[in-house]
Order: sequence, then structure tokens, then C-alpha cells
Amino acid sequence: MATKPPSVLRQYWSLTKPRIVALIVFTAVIGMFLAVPGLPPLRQALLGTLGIWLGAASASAINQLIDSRIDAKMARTAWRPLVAGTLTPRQALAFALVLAALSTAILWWGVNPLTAVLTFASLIGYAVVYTAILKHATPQNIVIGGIAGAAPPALGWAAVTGQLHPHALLLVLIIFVWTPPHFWALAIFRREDYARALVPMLPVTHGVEYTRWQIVLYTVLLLVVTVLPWATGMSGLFYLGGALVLGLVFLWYAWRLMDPPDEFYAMRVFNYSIVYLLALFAFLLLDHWLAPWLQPAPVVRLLPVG
Ligand code: HEM
Ligand SMILES: CC(C)=CCC/C(C)=C/CC/C(C)=C/COP(=O)(O)OP(=O)(O)O
Repeated sequence: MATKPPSVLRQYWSLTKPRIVALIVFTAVIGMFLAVPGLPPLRQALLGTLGIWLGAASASAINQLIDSRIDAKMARTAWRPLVAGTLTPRQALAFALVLAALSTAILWWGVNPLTAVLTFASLIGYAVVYTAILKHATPQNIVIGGIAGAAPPALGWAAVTGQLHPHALLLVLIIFVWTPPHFWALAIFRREDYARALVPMLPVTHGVEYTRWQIVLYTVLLLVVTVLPWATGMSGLFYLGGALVLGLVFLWYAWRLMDPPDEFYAMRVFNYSIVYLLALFAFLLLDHWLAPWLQPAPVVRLLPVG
């Protein structure tokens, strides 16, 4: 019996890289919650989430449109709708433009112009600067391009406060430093794909051994950077404990990758990177909510009467 082809709706859905965008939106939502005590204003939070999600989804669709020729050469991406021909480039472009316009309109009029501008800049940063230029120009492509993927917590923060606070930039810094170990672990496993598609990813240009060292170095840096929310007074000891445990496990994974038990081990490191970021941001939020209860009780001074 022939299997039914996936519906058109599903094709458009996959154009938005839904699982990656889900984690991106999750970090934006945490940014919103951390920006204010208690709950963020409902309208800004809902419209902000929708606008950021549409912006990231549009960027992903443009990325697939620009990349369709290299996606065709890679086993991991050869099934994508623009490669398989189940969607035409014209359909993908129209879809991406509608999402980008909706994102900008919702954020500009429903949230604030700052969030609209920053989200649009992230969209261009990923869809154009990273995909069309950096990806083919330098093995540092994902380090520089990582700024766009790291921006969402600041977008969420700006959505509910109308400002960019240094604490929001700290969250951006964390994702920025997380991106190289996240991606290079996958790139080690998929290096033949990238070599075939002539994309200068680090394991192709500098070899696997060098890339493993870079992963270890960035993971150490990540451990240091994740202490900063506690060191600057943004988060408490509950967060710090979680960040240190998660970070040390990441470091252990990265260190084992230097001499891996099998060739699939790099994918285990990659999968852990995703669990790591989810859990780290969950710790930030829980710590933020638990703070009033975890604060040491104020010392009551008994003043002598009279
Ligand atoms: C320049 C920055 C980044 C690069 C180059 C990158 C690269 C990749 C690649 C190549 C994949 C595999 C996708 C697939 O097979 O379809 C992936 C998966 C993933 N990435 Fe990233 N990524 C980046 C940033 C981010 C950011 C900022 C997040 C979220 C905050 C993220 C979350 C994820 C998730 C959740 C997956 C798993 C998707 C799934 O299981 O289907 N990535 N990434
Ligand atoms: C507006 C906004 C918040 C934008 C966020 C930008 C965004 C969606 C970043 C994700 C980064 C990412 C998935 C890179 C992988 O692209 P790739 O081309 O290297 O991966 P591929 O080979 O799987 O296509």
C-alpha cells in the first residue's frame, strides 16, 4: 500500500524548523518572565511570543529557500520540502514574507517598536547574513551568526519592558557561548555532508581533533559565563547549583568527546546541548519565582526601649 504524501500544511510547517523555533521561543518567554517581578503583562507577553515566533519561523523558511541547493547534497536535509519539490520556491518566499510582515506588524503595533526592530534584525541576521554570506565565507560562521539565534531572551525582555537591560544581554551571552558546542558536535557527526556540500564548517576546514578542542574550550567558557547571573545578583543559589551541575555534565560530555566510545557519541553531546539549554533556562525561571521564599529571613533587631 502506498503511503500518503504529507499534507501541504505539514510542508509549510516543516519549513519553519518547528522544534528549533520552539526552543528559541522558550528562551524568549523566559526572558519575558525574568524581566519583571511576578507575571509579565499579558498582552505584551502573548503578542510578543507570537511576533517572535513568526519572525523566527520566517527566518527558517528563508534559510531553507536560500540553502535548497546545499540541502539537496546533505543526507540530513535532502527530505526538505524545497529539495523534494513538494513546495515551490515561490510558495516558500510568499510564505516567509507573509510571516515576516505579520511578525513586524504585531510587534510594532501590538508590543513596541524596539522589539519589532530587534526581531527583524535577528531575522535578517540569520536568514541573510548567516545563511547567504557567513556560512560560505568562514568556519567562524556559526560563532558570528550565533548572535541572531542568541537574541530571543533580549527580544522577550524588550517586549515586556520596552528596554534592553544588561541582565537580558547576559542571557544572550549564555546562548551565544552555548552555540559552538551545540553545533560543532553535530557538525563532527555530519562532516561528510558538509564536505560534500562545500560548506566550510570547522570539522571540514580544521579537522575533528581541533573541533573537539574548541568544543571543550567553549564549554569551559560556558560554565564561567553561566555563573554571571548569580555573580551579578540577577539569580540566586538555586540557579547557581543547577547551572553548575548542568555545566559540569556538559563539560564531562565534551571531555569524553576527545576520545569517544563510538562515532555516535558526538550526537549524544549534541542532544545533551539541547537538554542543557532547556534545563538551564528552566532553572533561571524557577529561581526567579522561588527567590522571595528562598531569601534568608530578615534579621529582627530588638532595640532597647527608652
Ligand atoms: C548559529 C546558530 C545555530 C546553528 C548553526 C544551529 C544548527 C543546528 C542544526 C544544523 C541542527 C539540526 C537540524 C536538523 O537536523 O533539522 C540543529 C538542531 C537544533 N537546534 Fe540548533 N543551531 C543554532 C542555534 C540554535 C539555537 C539558538 C537554538 C535554541 C535556542 C537551537 C535549538 C536547536 C534544537 C532544539 C534542535 C533540535 C531540532 C530537532 O530535534 O528537530 N539551535 N541546530
Ligand atoms: C527572528 C529570530 C528570533 C530569528 C532566530 C534565528 C534562528 C531561527 C536561529 C536558528 C539558528 C539555526 C537553526 C541555525 C541552523 O541553520 P543551518 O542552515 O546551519 O542548519 P540546516 O543545515 O539544518 O539548515
